[in-house]
Amino acid sequence: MAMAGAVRCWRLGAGPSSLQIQALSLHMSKTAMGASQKDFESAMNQVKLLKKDPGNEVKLKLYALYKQTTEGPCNTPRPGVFDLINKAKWDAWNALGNLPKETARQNYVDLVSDLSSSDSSSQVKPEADRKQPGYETLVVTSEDSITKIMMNRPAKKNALTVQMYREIMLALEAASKDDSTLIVLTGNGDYYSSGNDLMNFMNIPPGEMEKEAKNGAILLRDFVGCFIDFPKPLVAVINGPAVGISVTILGLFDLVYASDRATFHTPFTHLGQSPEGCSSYTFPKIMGQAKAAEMLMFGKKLTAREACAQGLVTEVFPDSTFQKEVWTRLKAYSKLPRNALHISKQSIRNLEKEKLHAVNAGENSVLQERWLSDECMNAVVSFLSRKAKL
Ligand SMILES: CCCCC/C=C/C(=O)SCCNC(=O)CCNC(=O)[C@H](O)C(C)(C)COP(=O)(O)OP(=O)(O)OC[C@H]1O[C@@H](n2cnc3c(N)ncnc32)[C@H](O)[C@@H]1OP(=O)(O)O
Repeated sequence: MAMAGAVRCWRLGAGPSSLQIQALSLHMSKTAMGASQKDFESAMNQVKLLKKDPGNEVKLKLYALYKQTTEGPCNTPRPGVFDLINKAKWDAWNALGNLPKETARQNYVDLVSDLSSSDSSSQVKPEADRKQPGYETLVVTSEDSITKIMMNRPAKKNALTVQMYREIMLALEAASKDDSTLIVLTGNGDYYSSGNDLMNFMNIPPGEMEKEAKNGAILLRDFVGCFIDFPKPLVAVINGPAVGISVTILGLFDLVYASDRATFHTPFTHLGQSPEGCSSYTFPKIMGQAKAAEMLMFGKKLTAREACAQGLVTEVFPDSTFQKEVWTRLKAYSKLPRNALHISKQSIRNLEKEKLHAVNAGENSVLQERWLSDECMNAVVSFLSRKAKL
């Protein structure tokens, strides 16, 4: 809602200390003989420096007091019934009746002073302060109503260890309950993620293979289950190549933004494995049977633009401007009405939830067998002995 003169430019920068000093001086000025024209002008400038949007109700109040101070009681005709914004502004001004200009000026100055005080106590904290503690393989931050979960093993291309699967589940669980509107999953470094850490298959004593395969299937069921059940919009910010499970679960996200440097690779057959992340169901639905088969069975690696053309990716951005463009977009989306967004997400997902859980269970029991196969073991040994890479 734009209100000329009274409320503009909430995001113009000002150091917290100058805000505090000005708020304090405004508070002091209101005590003695009433607000002067100078106080009023200073308050108008102060409004432009507020970092936090005070909301439409307060903006209307400010607008009304501003008009009353500068023009006196409202004496213009009421805007038409469909001119909603101007009607709301007119109503707010008209509600002040015959309030004297001096009182309106004082009230305006007082209101801005209160807003400035609460604004300066909610200044943006530095990145280090926003980082949520307790994660070793992730960096989790919350800002602008967005919780960002960043996989943080760049030297290993963000390969997913058992600890990382568990931490992602914990971070999702926490994010489902925090006050964020959107949740983002992304990767640190040049890769989004190289998929399952193949070291997860190592150091298993000979007699423990079946038990470990079963544990792996339970972990995978729970991990994918978190994405199926997640109640808020999930956004994947694909900063680089993505492999294996980091690709398959994309079918469970609501938005997938990719750098043009990203690739999408699901080499399950080469690894003696089979699809997971509900991709055996979501991929044919998203891209059609033939394209899904080429990816999931024959391991065709897609470029970001190909993945976008096939509907797996929402939009591709040039790598040089990727972060800036994506985060600008997400910050705008995060201001949408939160409850409406969450209810829409849940309505869409609820239609499929039961089916997705059944697919997840089916895929995992097939994989549990696959992990015990010679084909799978040979592929892992080849990679770890550096005979094979994707
Ligand atoms: C329990 C749940 C199971 C869920 C089922 C999931 C299935 C999948 O996700 S299948 C996909 C598995 N992933 C792979 O097969 C990828 C294997 N990695 C590679 O082929 C390559 O590393 C690469 C193409 C991803 C990158 O190649 P390059 O740019 O040449 O970089 P490096 O190979 O030198 O990698 C640097 C460093 O990172 C280690 N690493 C990378 N990916 C993995 C991985 N997935 N698992 C284990 N380690 C990985 C790599 O070994 C290097 O380590 P150092 O040699 O110690 O530097």
